[in-house]
Amino acid sequence: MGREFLDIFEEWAEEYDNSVTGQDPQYKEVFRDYDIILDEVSANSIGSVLEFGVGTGNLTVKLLERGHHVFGVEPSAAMREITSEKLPEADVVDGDFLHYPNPPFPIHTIVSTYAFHHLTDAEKNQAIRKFSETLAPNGKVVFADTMFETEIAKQQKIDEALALGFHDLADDLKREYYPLIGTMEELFKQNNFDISFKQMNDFVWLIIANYK
Ligand SMILES: C[S@@+](CC[C@H](N)C(=O)[O-])C[C@H]1O[C@@H](n2cnc3c(N)ncnc32)[C@H](O)[C@@H]1O
Repeated sequence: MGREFLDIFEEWAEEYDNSVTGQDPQYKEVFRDYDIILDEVSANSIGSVLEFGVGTGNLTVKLLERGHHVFGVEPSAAMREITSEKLPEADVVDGDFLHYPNPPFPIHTIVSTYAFHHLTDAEKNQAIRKFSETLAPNGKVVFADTMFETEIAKQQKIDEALALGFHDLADDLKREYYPLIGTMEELFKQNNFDISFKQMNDFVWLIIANYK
């Protein structure tokens, strides 16, 4: 499981980079400061990196530029194809948060942007447990994704989207498993991580979780 939204990405792949640069009005606020968000994730990464949901490779580029070894995992063939055209040197394989090949080197940081919400909260817990087994000692998880402080705040964003006629965005917020911050805190803590949060825009929060 966790791959139930793949068809969306097979179709979105060609246009994806236009969305992240703000050309799709429905997703403009979700991707506000996209570049800064990806910079922040890569600036907080240490050592060799395992990246999930690579998409079109925009975070991968930044990690490689900083000299990290990166092992990328991406379930969409269309997305992998775009990344391999952009970054022929990148090592990106088929897989997802729950099923992925053993990385070819020890992993010090696990990163992901705009992808963890494809898992249900129970699957997130399973994935986090697996991260703790995959990480080298003193490893960390650095994620950025949409999440909400309360159910009311989430419903407000759905209502705002509907009022603006942004039906794709409203459907997306209702369909996928955007978590509450308190749930993320609990899931990481119960798997032995110290966790901190930083708000990056109206939707996206940065998570830094250090394995104890
Ligand atoms: C919104 S895109 C984000 C791409 C890129 N990380 C970025 O920040 O631009 C979400 C990505 O997650 C991938 N994805 C979907 N389900 C996934 C899963 N269960 N495990 C890992 N990646 C998944 C999609 O194929 C897609 O490439």
